[in-house]
Amino acid sequence: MLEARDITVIYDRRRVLDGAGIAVPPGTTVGLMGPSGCGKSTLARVLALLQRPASGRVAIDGTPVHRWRHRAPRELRTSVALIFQQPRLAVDPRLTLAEIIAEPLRATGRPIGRAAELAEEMGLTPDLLDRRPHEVSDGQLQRACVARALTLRPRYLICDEMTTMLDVSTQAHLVARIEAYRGATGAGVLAISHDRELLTRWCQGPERVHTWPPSA
Ligand SMILES: Nc1ncnc2c1ncn2[C@@H]1O[C@H](COP(=O)(O)OP(=O)(O)OP(=O)(O)O)[C@@H](O)[C@H]1O
Repeated sequence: MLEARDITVIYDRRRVLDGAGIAVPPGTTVGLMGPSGCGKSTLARVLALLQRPASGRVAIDGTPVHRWRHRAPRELRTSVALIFQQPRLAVDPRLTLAEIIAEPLRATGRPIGRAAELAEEMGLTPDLLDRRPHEVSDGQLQRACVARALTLRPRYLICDEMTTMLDVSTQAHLVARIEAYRGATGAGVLAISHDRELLTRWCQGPERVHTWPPSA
């Protein structure tokens, strides 16, 4: 279970999250929706260990998190992957798509063969893999980001508005790919979106879609 409890985050003395929590069981897709600015992305970053909350607890499969960012143990850091809304802000523009996908494998000293397999599964042809971000579409770049997120076989995936601004067929392909990964590995998925219909379909029913904050 990926779990956050009583999370408080303060920006410039403004309390953006105040006692927030969510639980993502393994093998399940949980949806999270809420108005713009309510702190969904902030919660996503806390869960992905990219941002330390002012207070609160995060636990990954029962292991409590005490340190965030580069100070968090690698085993915990790599067990949660975050896919961002805007792929162009999430990649190094100097790298080719092939290099972007292989980045986590190189950084952790693992063989990069898995990157090519994932690229193929994401429908990225070899000519696309040789291009840099400015030479591909948003949808193609987001496919590369999804492949990159899966390289280290995370136990939890957080998709933060992953398909916003993409066409319907790219959206369906990315969601299907994430769901196939979940089915094959038993990973837990947190899907964040403004689109209730998308989340209801993705989570296979409205009961797993949380509206946050609960009073909204
Ligand atoms: N690093 C930061 N410093 C200061 N304020 C921030 C920072 N990051 C986010 N905020 C503010 O915190 C609030 C919550 O932002 P966040 O991106 O978490 O919301 P969100 O629910 O994901 O919004 P959206 O649905 O529009 O993406 C917003 O008012 C935002 O301006």
